[in-house]
This record gives sequence, C-alpha cells and structure tokens, in this order.
Amino acid sequence: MCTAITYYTKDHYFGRNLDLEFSYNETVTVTPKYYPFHFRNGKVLNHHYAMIGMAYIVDDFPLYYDATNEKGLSMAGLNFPDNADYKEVKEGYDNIAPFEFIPWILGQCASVSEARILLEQINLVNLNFSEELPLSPLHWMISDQRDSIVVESTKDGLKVFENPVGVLTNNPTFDYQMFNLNNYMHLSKEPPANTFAAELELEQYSRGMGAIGLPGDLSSASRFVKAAFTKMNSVSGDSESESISQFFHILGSVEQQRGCVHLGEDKYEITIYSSCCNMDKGIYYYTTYENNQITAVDMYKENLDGNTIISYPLMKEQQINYRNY
Ligand SMILES: C[C@H](CCC(=O)NCCS(=O)(=O)O)[C@H]1CC[C@H]2[C@@H]3CC[C@@H]4C[C@H](O)CC[C@]4(C)[C@H]3C[C@H](O)[C@]12C
Repeated sequence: MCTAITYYTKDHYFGRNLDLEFSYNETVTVTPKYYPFHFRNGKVLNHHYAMIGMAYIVDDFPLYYDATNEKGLSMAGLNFPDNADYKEVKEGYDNIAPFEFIPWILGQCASVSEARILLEQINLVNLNFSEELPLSPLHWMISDQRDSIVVESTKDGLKVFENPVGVLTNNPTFDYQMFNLNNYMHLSKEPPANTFAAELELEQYSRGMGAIGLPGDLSSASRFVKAAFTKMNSVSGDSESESISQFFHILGSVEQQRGCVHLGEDKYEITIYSSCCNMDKGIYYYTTYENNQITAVDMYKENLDGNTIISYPLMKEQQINYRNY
C-alpha cells in the first residue's frame, strides 16, 4: 500500500510513501527533453517536458512510480488491486499501457486541466511491459500547483475524480474514500467540549482529545482518513526546510513499521521510501526505511536538453552524524 499527498506553502510539494515487502532496483531518475519515448501504440515523443521521479529502468525505459515535470505537473501510481481493470485496444483512442501513463501525461501536459483533455482520449490497455513485469493494478493521483485529480480505470470505465483533499491511498475506489470522511467530521484539532451528557462531569485530561477516533491502523481506508486529517490541519513555516520537514511528518503519520502488517511467511510491509518533490524547483527529496537523512536530486543541475536517462541509485544506509568520535 502507499500514500500520496500534495502540500502547498510558498512553493508546492508532491510526494508519496511506497509501501511494499520488496523493492525493484528503483532510482531517482531524470528524463531529459530529447529522450525519445516510444509508446507501444507506435507514437513517439521525441521532444517533451523533462521529468524527475522514482523509476525502475528496464531496457532503457524509465518505469516511473511517481514523477514531476518541468511545469510542476506531478503524478503517482498507487496499488489498486482487484479494482483496476485495463481494456482491450480501442480504435480512435490513445491506447496507453499503464506503465506508459506517467510519461504520456507528464511528457505533454503543463497542468491538470491540460491532463484532463488528454484523459478524454485515453484508453488504458491491458498490456504488460514484459513477461517478467506483469500488469500492476494501479490508480493515479495527478496534481499541479492548484488542483488534484484521481484517475481510476475500473469495470465501469475510466473515471476522473476531483481530489480536493490532495491525498490518495489504495482500495477501495476514490468516491468511497471521500464519502468516508463524513464519518469523521466531528474530529478536531481543538480540545473537545462535553456534548456527551450535560449531567456528567467529563474532563479533558490530555491534549489531543479532539481527534480521538481518528484511525491509527494501517489499512488503506484508515490511512486515507489519517493522512487527510494530518494534512488538512497542517501548520508550518513556508521556507524550504520547514515545508519539506512538515511534508515528511505528514507522510510519517501513515508510514509502515516492519512487523505491523504480516504478508505471510517472514514477509512484512514496510515504507520502502518516502518522497517529496518541490514542484516549482524540480528538486526530488527522499528518505528510505533505513536512511532517515533526506537525500535530494535537483533536476535543473542536469542537462535537460540531453537525450539519455540520468539515474541516481538510492542512498539506503543511515547517515549518522556522530558528534564525539
Ligand atoms: C507495488 C507498487 C505499489 C505499492 C503498493 O501499493 N504496494 C502494496 C501492495 S497491496 O496493495 O498491499 O497489495 C507499485 C507502484 C508503481 C508500480 C510500478 C509502476 C511501473 C511498472 C509497471 C509494470 O506494469 C510493472 C512493474 C512496475 C515497475 C510497477 C511495479 C509495482 O507495481 C509498483 C512499484
């Protein structure tokens, strides 16, 4: 499972937790403007927006999990098991495989409203990358500096939801996640008043009691509520340091600690990495399960007029700042 969020201060930020029990060899990947994207439907994008994000590179193709382009448009794929339904190739549509979806949108669109136009033409097809990399059931959050939408291809067809919360987790479908927030409208960052029974002398014995009932488990429906509450009530300064610190704390509220979600045998879900991309500056920050220090890659330090993919392996070991050695 995963959680993606946006967060806006002076600048705009987009990122996610990637939760899983294993990892491919994903790297922070910059695709410059002249890298030719060959799509399975025969189209080629020889010139497109550059992008930075987390990708697993196979046969010189960047399989992006999440990315941000030069305009700040950002997109992340999150697991959507049993609900995702990809279609047969359809005449008259842009037939795009799920693994091509991020390059297709981020390569060509500068904003969510431009993405909406391409989405009207899109048919997500059931085409895998290779025998070894089968189709993954995904849904996507697409965000810019103002808006967020969620795209889900299910048995009912392709749906695009407005996402006023700027949060996405996994199952069930997005309309449920939004409706479910109604159940929590009584939660508050303020101390509670006694509305339980006037004759009882109930007491506020601790800070934080206004949000008693906020889910704390790691299911996707619960993470959606927890992340939404944390993000919507978030307060931080607007400097780069304050903004990204706050961002990682919001993601931290729904991170997976090894041991709490058992997947059989000796397998456990963990938050493999957490990312935070400054959409305006093209800087991709991340931490990993065993490296709490933030590492960053700045897209604009690369030659974006090039045609070959640039890839930075993840720093996965703790960088401890020993003070008396
Ligand atoms: C597994 C991840 C979602 C995390 C998650 O939610 N895990 C909980 C599982 S559960 O919900 O608890 O069951 C997703 C998110 C993005 C995905 C890649 C997208 C590109 C590419 C697409 C190809 O088709 C297959 C290989 C490919 C590299 C994909 C592998 C994998 O699928 C990735 C990493």
